[in-house]
Amino acid sequence: MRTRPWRPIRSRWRRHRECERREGRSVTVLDVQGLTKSFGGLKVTRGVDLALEAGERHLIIGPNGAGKTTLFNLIAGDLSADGGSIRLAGRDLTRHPTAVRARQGIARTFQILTLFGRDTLVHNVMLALMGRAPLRWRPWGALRREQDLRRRALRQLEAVGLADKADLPLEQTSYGEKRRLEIAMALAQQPVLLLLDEPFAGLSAEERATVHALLASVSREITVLMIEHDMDVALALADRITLLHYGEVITAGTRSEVVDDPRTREIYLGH
Ligand SMILES: Nc1ncnc2c1ncn2[C@@H]1O[C@H](COP(=O)(O)OP(=O)(O)OP(=O)(O)O)[C@@H](O)[C@H]1O
Repeated sequence: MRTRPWRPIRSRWRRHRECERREGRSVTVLDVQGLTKSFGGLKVTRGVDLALEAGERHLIIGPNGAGKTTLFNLIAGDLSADGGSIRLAGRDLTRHPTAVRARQGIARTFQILTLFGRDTLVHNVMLALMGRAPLRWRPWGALRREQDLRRRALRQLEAVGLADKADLPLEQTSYGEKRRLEIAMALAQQPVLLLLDEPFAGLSAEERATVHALLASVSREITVLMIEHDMDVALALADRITLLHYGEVITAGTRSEVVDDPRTREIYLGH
C-alpha cells in the first residue's frame, strides 16, 4: 500500500467542480459503495451505498446501534472496511490510513470532545492548522510562520464567535464553546468533506441555537455529512437523509421523502 499518495485533492478538485458546474452537471464528492464491516460475528455495516453531491448537507439517522458511528469511522479511516469502496472526489481512499484521508480533505469532529484542555483556544486551532501543513524547523522562517498560523487561527475563532476567548485555557470555557472550537478546528483544515458526529449532543437550547447558526453558515464549498439524533435542529440543516438500521440503508432521499416514509416512522421516529 502506498502511504504517501498523490498531492491533496483540494485544488484539482475545486477546478474540476467549477468545470462541471459551468456545464450544469452535478458532482459526486463522496461515493461509498457496498461497504461492509463486521466485529467478530456481528455484521455492523451491511453493503452500505452512499453518494453525496458537492455542497450537500446529508444527515444519517437510525436507532442506537444502527452502525452510524461505525460508518463514520470507516469513511474517516479510523476503521478499515472488510469490503466495498470509498471514493472522495473520484479518488479511491478505501485502503488508505486516516492521516492520508485527512490530507485529501476529510475532517471530522467527534461525539466525545477531543481537545487539549490546558492549552489555549488559539493554540488548539493552530495545532489543527499544523496538522494540515506541519511546521518544519527553519530558524529564519519559524517566527513568521508561527505569527501567520496565529493570524489564521484567530480568523477561524472569529468565524465561530470565539475570538474574544482566544487566549483563555480551554478548561475555562463552556461545553458549548468547546463544541464550537471543535468545529473551528475541523474547518481550519479546509476540508472537502466535513463529518460531524452529533454536534448538538449535550448542548443547552441556547447553545444548540448558536451551533445551528454556525453550521448553517458553513460554506457550500464544503460538503457535510452529519449524524444527529436531535431531529428538530438536524432536519433544518439537511438536504438529504439516509436511514440506517442494523447496518443497512433502509431508505435514502430528500428530507420529506425520508421523513414521510412509513419505515422511518416505524424504525426511528416511533410514531
Ligand atoms: N469496536 C467494536 N467492537 C465490537 N462491536 C462494536 C465496535 N464498535 C461498534 N460495535 C457494535 O456495532 C454496532 C453499531 O455501533 P455504532 O456505534 O456504529 O452504532 P450507532 O448507530 O452509532 O449507535 P449510537 O446511536 O448509539 O451512537 C453496535 O452493536 C456496537 O455495539
